[in-house]
Amino acid sequence: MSDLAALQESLAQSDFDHIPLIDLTDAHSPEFEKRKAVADKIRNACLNAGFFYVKNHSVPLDTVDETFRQSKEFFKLPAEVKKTVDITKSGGNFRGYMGLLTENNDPKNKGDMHEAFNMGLDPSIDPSSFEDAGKDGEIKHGENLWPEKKDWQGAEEFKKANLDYYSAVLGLGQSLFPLFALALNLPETFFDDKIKHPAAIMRILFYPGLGEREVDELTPGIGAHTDFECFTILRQDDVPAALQVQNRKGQWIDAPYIPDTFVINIGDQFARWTNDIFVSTRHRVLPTLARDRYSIPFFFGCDHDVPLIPPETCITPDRPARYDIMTAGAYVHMRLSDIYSNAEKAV
Ligand SMILES: O=C(O)CCC(=O)C(=O)O
Ligand SMILES: [Fe+2]
Repeated sequence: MSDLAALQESLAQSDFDHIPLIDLTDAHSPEFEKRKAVADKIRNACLNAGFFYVKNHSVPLDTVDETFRQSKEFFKLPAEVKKTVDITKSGGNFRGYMGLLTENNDPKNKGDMHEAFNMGLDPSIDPSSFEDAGKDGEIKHGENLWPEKKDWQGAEEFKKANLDYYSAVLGLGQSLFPLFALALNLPETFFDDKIKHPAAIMRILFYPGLGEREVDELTPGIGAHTDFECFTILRQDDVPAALQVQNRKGQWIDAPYIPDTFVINIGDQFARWTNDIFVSTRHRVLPTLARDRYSIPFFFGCDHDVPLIPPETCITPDRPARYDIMTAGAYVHMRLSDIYSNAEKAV
């Protein structure tokens, strides 16, 4: 058995009952031992809960606050303005607005009680990425759908806030890969050539507060699911009793708001790539009762043309490769096409 598989097995003996908080202060220390100490904590989190919080990250609080402010303005707009950027206008590239119940993360439910606006890497952030935009059947780089000033006075501020947030969190995501590499007993540079033009999707989400309305169990905030990309960098607001994570015993563990932190969770792409050494854990958002909730998940996949071949540290004779090799872009496209079929039906 590999070292990593053995460690995973021993960690699994005591199932997780909380989500660890990891301080990133030393993540880029000039001293290797300090970087490695952070990576060791990340390894334990990725092999067990699949979830961790980070504090002392690089993303300015002002950038986050401004995106939440703009998100509130956007979702307040009349439906006809939001429909000008409806996802059905994005040519199958998963960008734009999705109304209540158009997405359904758990097939046994009716739909998810949130609205969303999706965006990907914008040409203005990294023009060179668009030289190799990706193939049909892969998640592709392409134009975002932005509201226009003629429809909404605040359109430009909205775009600017989101792009600033996207750039800052893209940087945070890229800076985590050397730590993930160390966590997998690989050289720190292992992922460098695989995350040059990531087709990351950022979403702003709005969960309307239900107040006195009766809760329908079949329309949760977001149904139980795993994420698709390598990992998700999630910013929550302070609405209580929302995000929960399921441990192996099937218990739902709260992932409460912690000021100025991000929740990072491993997604299916990383689980597949690491031959299930990293675990992708189910989570859900309960219906929000007291008041409206806003959150910002950022789904960080690697470059679309990278084949998901497990590194040698994740394979042993008694744990051979479990999955067929697919490119990262084809894998995410396949998963997104499934989940967004509700939105397509709503055309
Ligand atoms: O809104 C949240 O807290 C979680 C969102 C989520 O799990 C997702 O968008 O995949
Ligand atoms: Fe999720």
